[in-house]
Amino acid sequence: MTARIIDGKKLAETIKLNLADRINALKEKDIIPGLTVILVGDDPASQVYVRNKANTFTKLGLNSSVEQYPASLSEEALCDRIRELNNDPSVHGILVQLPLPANLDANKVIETISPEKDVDGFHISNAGALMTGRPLFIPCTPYGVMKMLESENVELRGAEAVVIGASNIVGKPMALLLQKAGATVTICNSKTKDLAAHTKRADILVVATGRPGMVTGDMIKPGAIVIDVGINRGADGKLKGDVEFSSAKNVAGAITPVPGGVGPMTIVMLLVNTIEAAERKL
Ligand SMILES: Nc1nc2c(c(=O)[nH]1)N[C@@H](CN(C=O)c1ccc(C(=O)N[C@@H](CCC(=O)O)C(=O)O)cc1)CN2
Repeated sequence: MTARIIDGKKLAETIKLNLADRINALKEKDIIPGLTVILVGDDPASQVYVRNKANTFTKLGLNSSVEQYPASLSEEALCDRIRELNNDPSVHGILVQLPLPANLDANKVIETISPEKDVDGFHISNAGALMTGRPLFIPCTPYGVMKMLESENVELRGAEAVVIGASNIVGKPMALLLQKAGATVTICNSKTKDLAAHTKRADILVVATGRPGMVTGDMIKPGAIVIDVGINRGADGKLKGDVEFSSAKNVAGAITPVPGGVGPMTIVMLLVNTIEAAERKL
């Protein structure tokens, strides 16, 4: 069996095209959705992601600005700046790129963002709203994965879904979304015993561990849908997922590539969330 490739780049382009009417409707009312991205420190990967986000917005005629600060920025100064942005009506979305330098408390910083502008969906009240089934903003990566599953017409009701990784930004919200859609969800973590026993049961397997190639073909149920959230840069400079693509593609029914899978979907769902934030101001 050779798996179908779930092309995130192509799907992201389709979603962007479909947003044109919503963007135009806002522009007719003199509203241009605006995002401010805050980047602290000089992590090279974060710089790429932030640039890609800003370019995506600019290409569609939306406003985006990137504020870059040195790693020495104090938490107080960062939170003060976020409070200013909370009060700026031209800014619909505020995003603090993660990871933050170790001297900054990411929870405290994120909780300074107004929940109505938290287009990442990471604020504790947005996380709580998602948990109770009434989300204001869905975190972009799991939201993008749900769109990929939808595009593949994957039946989630009654399906066995296994999520490896329990982070606040991917694993936990991913599990909640799958559960809401009717799947039976297992969340595995680095301490899970006999991981393969879980993964081999999965009709839908979402891997978000940050450990390159940790899921191999022999751990996958034949025909399963495999979603690889990992983006790891190898010593050779090439990007690798958390799934060993070469063996997994011979077993899975469908699989996301890295690059060109979940990554582009994360960025387009940020666009969706920011447009929604602007529409709520109508
Ligand atoms: N505030 C946030 N921080 C982080 C998030 C997030 O959603 N909000 N997610 C990740 C990083 N991330 C977005 O910020 C992200 C990572 C990767 C991609 C992407 O398109 N990757 C490309 C490859 C890009 C490359 O060449 O390096 C791909 O997979 O095809 C988009 C967004 C952590 N931080």
